[in-house]
Amino acid sequence: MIFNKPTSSKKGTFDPHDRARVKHTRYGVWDVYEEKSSFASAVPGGSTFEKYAEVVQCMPYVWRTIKDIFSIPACSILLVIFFVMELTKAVVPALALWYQGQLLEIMQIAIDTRTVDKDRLLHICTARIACTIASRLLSTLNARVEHSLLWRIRKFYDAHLFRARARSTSRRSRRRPSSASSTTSRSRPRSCPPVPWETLNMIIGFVRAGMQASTQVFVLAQALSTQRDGWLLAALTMSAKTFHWLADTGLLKGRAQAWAATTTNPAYLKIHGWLRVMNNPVHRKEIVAGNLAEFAVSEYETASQSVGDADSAFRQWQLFGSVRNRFSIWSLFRDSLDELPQIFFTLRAVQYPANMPVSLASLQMVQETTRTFTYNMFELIHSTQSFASQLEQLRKLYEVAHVPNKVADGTVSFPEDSAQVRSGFALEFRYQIMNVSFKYPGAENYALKNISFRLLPGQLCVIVGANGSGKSTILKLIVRLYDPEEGQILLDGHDIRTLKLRDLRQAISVLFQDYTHFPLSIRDNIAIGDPSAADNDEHVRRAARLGGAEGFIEKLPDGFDTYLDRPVRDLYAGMPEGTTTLFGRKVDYSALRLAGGMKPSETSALSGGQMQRLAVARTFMRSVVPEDPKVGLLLFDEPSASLDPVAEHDLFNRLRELRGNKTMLFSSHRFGNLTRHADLILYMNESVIVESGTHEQLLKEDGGYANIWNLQAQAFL
Ligand SMILES: Nc1ncnc2c1ncn2[C@@H]1O[C@H](COP(=O)(O)OP(=O)(O)OP(=O)(O)O)[C@@H](O)[C@H]1O
Repeated sequence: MIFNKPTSSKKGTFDPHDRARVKHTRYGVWDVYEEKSSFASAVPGGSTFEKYAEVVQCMPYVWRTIKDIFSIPACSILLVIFFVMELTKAVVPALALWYQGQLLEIMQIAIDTRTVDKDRLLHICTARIACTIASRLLSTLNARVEHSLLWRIRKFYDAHLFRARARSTSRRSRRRPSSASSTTSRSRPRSCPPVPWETLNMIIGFVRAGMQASTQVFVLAQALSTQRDGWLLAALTMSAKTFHWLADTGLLKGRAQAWAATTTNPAYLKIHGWLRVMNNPVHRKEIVAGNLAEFAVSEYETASQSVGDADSAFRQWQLFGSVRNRFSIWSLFRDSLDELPQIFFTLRAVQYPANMPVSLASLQMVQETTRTFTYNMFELIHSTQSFASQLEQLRKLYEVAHVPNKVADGTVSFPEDSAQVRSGFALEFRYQIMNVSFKYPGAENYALKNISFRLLPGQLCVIVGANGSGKSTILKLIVRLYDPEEGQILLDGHDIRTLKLRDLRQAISVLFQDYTHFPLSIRDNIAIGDPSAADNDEHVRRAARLGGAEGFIEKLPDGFDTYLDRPVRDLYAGMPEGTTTLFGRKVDYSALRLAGGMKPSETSALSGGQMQRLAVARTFMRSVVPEDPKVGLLLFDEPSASLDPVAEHDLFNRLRELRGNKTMLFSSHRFGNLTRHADLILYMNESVIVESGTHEQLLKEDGGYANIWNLQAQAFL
């Protein structure tokens, strides 16, 4: 039962198991966990103050952003221009208002005396038009300045994130923020402005709004100073607007602060599983070849029927939540309050029929100005609230550079000399003090239990065993993707935790079973095996040859320049290729494509075995090239799983020939002749080493290894 789990009282955490703070409700197939209103949110205006407190906490990041932006070439001057123009823009509405007041005064005089001061009218109209033109010009100019600022800032922060992610081993830092141009956990399109700019622009917006409001108040005060009851009218109009705002935003109400929803309904999960299958082209091949269409439809329909309209209960709850938040006692008054200024004005007109307390012109102006003024003020308050989440994104952007790597760096340089590399390293999973045991983070079971073995320099070790027995995990621990919970791993007598990570990983070459290919050219995909020789074309070709990849690469139209997955898609006009326009013209981009020499966007189709040869070539790039003195330990996890028997045989022979004296460790199911040459075979089962020794010794033992060896041998009898 989930509620029996320990609860977290850490500030700022949302723990669904904490019954005191979290309310659990079931809506259809969904379990919803709502945070009960905190004291701050229960007190009117409390949640607003809570937000302001968050804003204050994040202020150092704003200061850092300003300093960073000022350090970008040309940004300081552009920013100053932008700021000055924004402030100038803020004064324009007050000027326009002042001229509007003058115009209304002329109208009032014209009604009262039937005369018009034509020169004054012309002057005011010209000034009013000038205000509009100035406002437009300022907006256009500022849009240009903003554009220049934007791309500089985007470039700076994209580079910041790229560096942070490249250095980090944590998946968390790679996930968030999604890009400098857009933080937040879910990725926003690159077209969104960068978060630092959004934040700075927001602050400039506050200054502008403050300036705009104060100049408007000044002009209004001038206009009202001569009007009896003018201030009263302004206050009434403003209070009506304030009520509107309070009713709509619920600023004074307590609200639920956070909620989370989850579902474990099997039918609902199945529906979404099948929806994903149909939406993802990866599955198409198996759906078609397996003749699964009808089965898929029937599974989907059965699951849909079983769920019924249970899903909609959650949507209703969400909808109701937003409606509920909008309803308040203030909303009952708001519409009638709108009429208050007119009612007041009419009553005063009846009271003083000969002497209107406020001129008609002023009435219009006061109402208009108060409306825009209150609107601006509320916008300002609103944006200070979203400012808190904006600052939160900014904080994440800076924190991403400081997400600590789980594996702590060591201090000892390694190896001491290149002779050590040439002769290979000794490797030991400590077996005298405490053997090595390891659980993956969050896992309950051990992936490795009580492991100990010792490899002398230059020896070949092959790890064999059933799926999930822990073979790959041994390799992962050697390159310190994880650290063992118990025991020590020694490389040439050093605990690998004491070695500088950079040196350790430089001294070891590893080919993982679940290797990936980068969305770069084939040349780059091989070259990154040894960045120091990446420009050496001959070196890259030799690695490709040794990996058995050169032959098929040269047959590709673009050879080594082929992109396995083009990272940039071609762009075409909105109309899809093959459609016919209204005037009967067929949309065909092939001519354009040829004219521009564009290459097709699609991924180059390589077979699984060819992909594996590329991965092996990458390993050869840094490890087995004979004169390369950097690597002294070679790790291979199932390097031949996708290779044909001839390629596998060639690969194993080449590896044995080229490794020289280097220490080599293989994990393999299809070990062929490899184990015959091994100095040590480890046979694993269920996270432990069950048998260890040479091929002959293990055959004599007639245990698990002998059994699988015989099974493999029988297949060829
Ligand atoms: N990232 C991970 N998180 C949690 N558990 C994992 C992770 N990777 C592997 N495991 C678990 O650790 C155990 C050992 O896995 P490992 O990949 O080392 O097995 P293996 O012997 O290499 O298997 P195979 O022969 O199928 O490649 C398995 O039970 C597996 O489920």
